[in-house]
Amino acid sequence: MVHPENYSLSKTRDTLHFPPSSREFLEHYLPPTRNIPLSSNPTKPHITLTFAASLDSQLSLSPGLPTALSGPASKAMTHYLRSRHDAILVGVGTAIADDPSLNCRIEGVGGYGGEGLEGQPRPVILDPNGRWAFSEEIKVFVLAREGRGRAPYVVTGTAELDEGRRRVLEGCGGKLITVGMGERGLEWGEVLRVLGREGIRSVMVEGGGKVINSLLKVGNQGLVDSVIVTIAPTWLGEGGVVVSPPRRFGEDGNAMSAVKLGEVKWQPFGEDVVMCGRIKL
Ligand SMILES: NC(=O)C1=CN([C@@H]2O[C@H](COP(=O)(O)OP(=O)(O)OC[C@H]3O[C@@H](n4cnc5c(N)ncnc54)[C@H](O)[C@@H]3O)[C@@H](O)[C@H]2O)C=CC1
Ligand SMILES: Nc1nc(O)c(N)c(N[C@@H]2O[C@H](COP(=O)(O)O)[C@@H](O)[C@H]2O)n1
Repeated sequence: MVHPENYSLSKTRDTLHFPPSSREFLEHYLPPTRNIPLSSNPTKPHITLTFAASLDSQLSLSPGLPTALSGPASKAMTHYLRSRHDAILVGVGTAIADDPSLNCRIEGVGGYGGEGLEGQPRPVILDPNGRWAFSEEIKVFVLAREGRGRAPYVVTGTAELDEGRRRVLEGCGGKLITVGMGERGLEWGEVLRVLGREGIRSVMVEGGGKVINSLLKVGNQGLVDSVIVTIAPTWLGEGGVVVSPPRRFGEDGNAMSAVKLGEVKWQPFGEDVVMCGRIKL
């Protein structure tokens, strides 16, 4: 186990440190390093599904209540994962609830000691119906203007932006991307195709509950290349946002596991444990 003190650090701008000795454990589950040429890219971006959960498989105490689960070591790991993906994706529920930064604060990436925006992922917010009422004070926009994160892409189905939101989004280099909606909202295949067309080769999906449960459904599971879950030593108790995909039934009508993982590795990080795996299809 690696001691949590090796992860904390620098007083300037909350910069995080993730020691090289801890990185090896994750490598098998990560996309190739980011500087591969676009021409060698497969048809779909690499998808890493990653989040922090309590012992009762919950992401937060309630949909509108940001809940810290990761300790310093696994938080630093999450930021290292952010540095290894072209994009970081959340649902609009998370954007509204958390006002997240969605940038990478590992020392040495762009805006935190590094050049330009090198190592910063592109925030992507799935907002099928234009619920996100953002303004220039929202963190992702502040960070983009300060050169400490990339401007977000908002993926929508039907929504059009009013003039105020368009100015905020496009003023810092972000954009609205419209995709065709299926009967049940945005379809993952279509979302990933448009992101691929934008030059995005890897996406770290962070949440929240609805987004994760939808990706873990039969039919979408095959899109997920790897799963990296931080498990914190706490029970949040009934009523929170739960990761629990729809139950599956076999041909005999009996219930069976919804999703099983293979190639599994576990690693303690401080008081948390991190589990990596790949979905068995
Ligand atoms: N512990 C952790 O690692 C994380 C915790 N969270 C927590 O999760 C909570 C938010 O989760 P939710 O309320 O479930 O919202 P969510 O973030 O999953 O957003 C759900 C919304 O995304 C949109 N959406 C677009 N495409 C979708 C698709 N294919 N499938 C499902 N939804 C789609 C829909 O409008 C839907 O209502 C917050 O409390 C946040 O703090 C969020 C991310 C990570
Ligand atoms: N890895 C992890 N651990 C937790 O305890 C969390 N609550 C989350 N939440 C996710 O991270 C977002 C906040 O990111 P910033 O620090 O603001 O960049 C939050 O919106 C969730 O997606 N993750």
